[in-house]
Amino acid sequence: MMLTALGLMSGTSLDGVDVALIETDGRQIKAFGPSGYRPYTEGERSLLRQALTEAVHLPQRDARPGILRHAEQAVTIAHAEAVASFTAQHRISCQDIDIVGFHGQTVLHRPERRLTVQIGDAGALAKTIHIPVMHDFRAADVEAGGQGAPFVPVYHRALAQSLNREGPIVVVNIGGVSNITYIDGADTLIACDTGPGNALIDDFMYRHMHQAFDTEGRFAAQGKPDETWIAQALKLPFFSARPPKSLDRNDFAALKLGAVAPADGAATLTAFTAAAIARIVPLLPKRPKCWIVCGGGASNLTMLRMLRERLAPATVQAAESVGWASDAIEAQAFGFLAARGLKGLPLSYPATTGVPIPMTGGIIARP
Ligand SMILES: Nc1ncnc2c1ncn2[C@@H]1O[C@H](COP(=O)(O)OP(=O)(O)OP(=O)(O)O)[C@@H](O)[C@H]1O
Ligand SMILES: CC(=O)N[C@H]1[C@@H]2OC[C@@H](O2)[C@@H](O)[C@@H]1O[C@H](C)C(=O)O
Repeated sequence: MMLTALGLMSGTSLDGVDVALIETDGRQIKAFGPSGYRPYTEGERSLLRQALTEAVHLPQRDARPGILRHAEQAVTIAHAEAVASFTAQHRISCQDIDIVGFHGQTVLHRPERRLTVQIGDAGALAKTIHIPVMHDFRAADVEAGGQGAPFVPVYHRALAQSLNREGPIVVVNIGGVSNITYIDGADTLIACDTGPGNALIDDFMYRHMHQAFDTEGRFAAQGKPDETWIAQALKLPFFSARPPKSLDRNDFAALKLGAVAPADGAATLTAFTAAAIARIVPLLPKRPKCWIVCGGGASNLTMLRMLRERLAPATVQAAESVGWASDAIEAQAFGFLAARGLKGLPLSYPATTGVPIPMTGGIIARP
């Protein structure tokens, strides 16, 4: 049975809420609906940054001490507003949507402690929008000993099937953190986080240039990457570890560049993200033939150039150029995952999160 699912994603970049409608049976994509975006205000973003700092001390998944309670309310309200303006704009009634896939905002990811925390009150959201809401996608996986991330690989596979290309294909998502899905035919699905995405660049731009990000990578294009610094940073054990593996947004926040010209700093961090993605190649079964880049990093032209240099002779294409809506993919994925969760289909596998057996997941909150 086909379902109309609405996916809601608030990623590690802390930029805002992505919304996307998808028609799917959880296996195939029947049709893409419209997508939308509700940016966080400066105040909300700063609240989320504080929540990330405080979340480091969280003992368990459902604890919400201090600022985390306020941050959770803000996340829930922002998502309710995102749904209200999306449905109003596209004249969609709540009865037309079978299920909402609500990722929430990750504030802490420590799979080695069997802990991953996404804030957002699904019960309150379901009551406000009058639609059943699936949430807590990562919890069962982490409890079973999995990495709890990445979760988009099953959706990347469904997208890649529509391309009818010879593999291996890698879909790389460059959000706050970067993650890849390696697809080779119908059966081989391997995935992991590869290292930083835009988070280090964004934090650097915020500190040095008072800008949220490096638009199209224009600032990094003026600088020169410090290859010695990059080679040193790539010696961290995470990069030589085999997949599956995952990261917390702030796992590399302690890496310091030293006194560099701002443009060189931006160039070095952009090249570091590209080099960390390329570092996965020797850890994959075969050399990928083509790479498709999605997420906000696909709009960074310097990043795309650096990826092409490091991944040649494989081809590197932005997702838009193969007809995918790059910025909507993660929201679509959580709509797709909600449909899979409703049907009891696996969301994660031993080769995507390291979970012992394929696992379904997600919990439903009803209006
Ligand atoms: N025009 C642009 N030029 C350069 N970078 C951009 C542009 N637009 C967005 N970005 C980058 O993409 C980031 C947002 O990416 P995205 O929306 O994929 O993140 P996310 O949803 O938080 O991701 P994830 O959950 O995968 O970590 C921004 O913070 C910025 O660094
Ligand atoms: C714990 C968590 O929220 N991880 C995010 C983060 O952002 C990118 C990368 O790290 C990925 O592993 C994951 O998000 C995507 C949506 C995923 O689960 O596939």
